Amino acid sequence: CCNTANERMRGREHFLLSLVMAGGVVICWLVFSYCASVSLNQVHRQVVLNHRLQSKQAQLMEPVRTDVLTVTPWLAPIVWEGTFDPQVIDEAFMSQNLTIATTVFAVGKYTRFLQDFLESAEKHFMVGLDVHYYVFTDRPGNMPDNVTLGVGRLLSIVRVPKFARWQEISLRRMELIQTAIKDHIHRGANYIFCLDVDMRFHSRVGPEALGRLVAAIHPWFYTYPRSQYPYERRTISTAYIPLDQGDFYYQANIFGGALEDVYRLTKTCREHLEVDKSVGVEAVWQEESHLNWYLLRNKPTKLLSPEYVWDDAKERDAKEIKLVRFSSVIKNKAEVRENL
Ligand SMILES: CC(=O)N[C@H]1[C@@H](OP(=O)(O)OP(=O)(O)OC[C@H]2O[C@@H](n3ccc(=O)[nH]c3=O)[C@H](O)[C@@H]2O)O[C@H](CO)[C@H](O)[C@@H]1O
Ligand SMILES: [Mn+2]
Repeated sequence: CCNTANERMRGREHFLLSLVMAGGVVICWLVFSYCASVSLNQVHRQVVLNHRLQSKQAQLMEPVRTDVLTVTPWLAPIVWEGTFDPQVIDEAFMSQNLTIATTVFAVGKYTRFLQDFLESAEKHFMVGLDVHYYVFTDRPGNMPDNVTLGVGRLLSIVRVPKFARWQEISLRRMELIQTAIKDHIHRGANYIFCLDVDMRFHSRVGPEALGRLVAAIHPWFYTYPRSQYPYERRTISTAYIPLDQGDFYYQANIFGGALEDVYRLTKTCREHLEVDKSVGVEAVWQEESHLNWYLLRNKPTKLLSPEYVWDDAKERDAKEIKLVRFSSVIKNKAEVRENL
């Protein structure tokens, strides 16, 4: 009698256990698919307009810019003045509740650039969207205290060590950004932009600049043949690019995109910088050389024209530049850098 009763009991236990396990699997699957759909929906949505918007009709036979390339051979748009309607772009992005993480390093004497950088960013950078600045610095006491941030805009300080050489301060950014994305930024942002601090905004840099992987074309080399781009040409470096390869020369002063894509970029560049270091090589333009290597293999999904990385040391008389949005300020390198 007891045997069969025992067996029945064990059978019921097995049944209950299987039920619990099956339930667990179903719950896990539901949670996973919910999270996956959320993370996919968070960014890269199609353009959806909620209101009737009076915008100019696009004319297929009347290209808006005939003087410059507005799309790459891999069909990524190149953003120039005239190629987008700011109202349509704003309308499409404002309702999505996006947060743009923005990293900027101000190490050593470079804290002096923060005031103008932040003040001009408040006027022109992603206005109307939530922006979370992450200021990486070794001198939190030197932060400007009179910059007023707009509604929805936050600033956090990330303490970093000061490396002895300016080259290292610059190139270590890849590692520090990668770590920061993993440790905290990924929780509170949809997109990230990584910017130099010795820069000033002059005009709109808005959601037209958002994309999965975004890079800007350097203002000094865009008329050059690729064999003359200042890529790393020594085969011993992981940033090596042969003379017959290359799309554009990108400037490292601004790059960005979705968190996942920028995480992968910074991780690869960091690893390559470490490999180079282990064999005693430093690429000709440090992390910029590695960025260019990465973007040759992993094509950006959106390119920013040199309007988005001008240089104050360069004349503004080029007729293709209808306006300068963001530019490097002229600095006394001997004075601000630790070594030269
Ligand atoms: C024209 C030119 O020379 N361009 C190169 C130079 O750009 P840049 O002259 O723009 O380099 P930079 O001196 O602005 O350094 C890059 C960024 O690193 C941070 N920083 C740097 C030094 C420092 O002491 N404290 C500090 O905070 C800061 O955010 C700065 O904006 O160097 C870069 C980084 O290697 C790239 O190779 C550029 O191609
Ligand atoms: Mn700079």
